[in-house]
Amino acid sequence: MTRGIALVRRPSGRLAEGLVTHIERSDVDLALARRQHEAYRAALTEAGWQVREVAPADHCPDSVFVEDTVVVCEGLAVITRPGAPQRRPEIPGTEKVVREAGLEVVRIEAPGTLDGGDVLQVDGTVYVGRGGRTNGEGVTQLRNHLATRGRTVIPVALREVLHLKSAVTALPDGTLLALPELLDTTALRQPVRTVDEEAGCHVVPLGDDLVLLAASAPRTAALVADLGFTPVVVDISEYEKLEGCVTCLSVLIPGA
Ligand SMILES: CN(C)C(=N)NCCC[C@H](N)C(=O)O
Repeated sequence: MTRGIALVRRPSGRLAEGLVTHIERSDVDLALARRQHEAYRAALTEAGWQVREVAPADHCPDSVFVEDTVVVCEGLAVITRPGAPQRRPEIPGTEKVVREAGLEVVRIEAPGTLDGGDVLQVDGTVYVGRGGRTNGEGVTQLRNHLATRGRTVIPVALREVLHLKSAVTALPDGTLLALPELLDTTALRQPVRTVDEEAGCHVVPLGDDLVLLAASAPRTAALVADLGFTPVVVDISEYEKLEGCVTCLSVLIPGA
């Protein structure tokens, strides 16, 4: 039994040159990052996902954060136009794989910008973060594309944080885990549980009661377990040094 496809992209040899915006730059251990990525892929496989790799892009330091290049919703792949121009060469590799997977492909076009990390899908609602990377035109284009799938798109203002999913994600029951100081929570329709560690608002529901989260969020792992879910914990320290989190390293395509 497979739950669907999990797109991933192995880290570039230039990973350490990845962008940092809201944190101080610190040294990235590439060998450790590669081992952590292997363990991340293994966690997805173990949870029942068929891992499919986008070809590595060594010239793109941030390409491991594959989530930012595509938004997938009910058989539709919206190829993004990342807000950071230096990340746009990541796009063709992702597009090739989603086409091969048989998804319908549409695009965010200039002057629109949209990063997949700014898009959080919860039931029929799609929240889109308005911070540094996604602009109003990008939100409008996404809204038009996802209207074909009956989705409602709601913009959410971000504060000092890179992406919407750096500040809020959803548990399998649709409740949200968030750090309220990082975003305008009045836009959110689902109940919000406040966490007390930044990595705690980054979770990926893997199906059934499984919830993927980072080793740097031990109190949230305990909360998740206390709520009756099963935490799947991975160490992604080298990606966190580049403002990455567990969501950014994959794109889950259920049923594919
Ligand atoms: C939810 N998040 C955080 C993401 N989807 N992406 C992280 C990208 C990090 C990269 N260094 C950058 O600055 O683009």
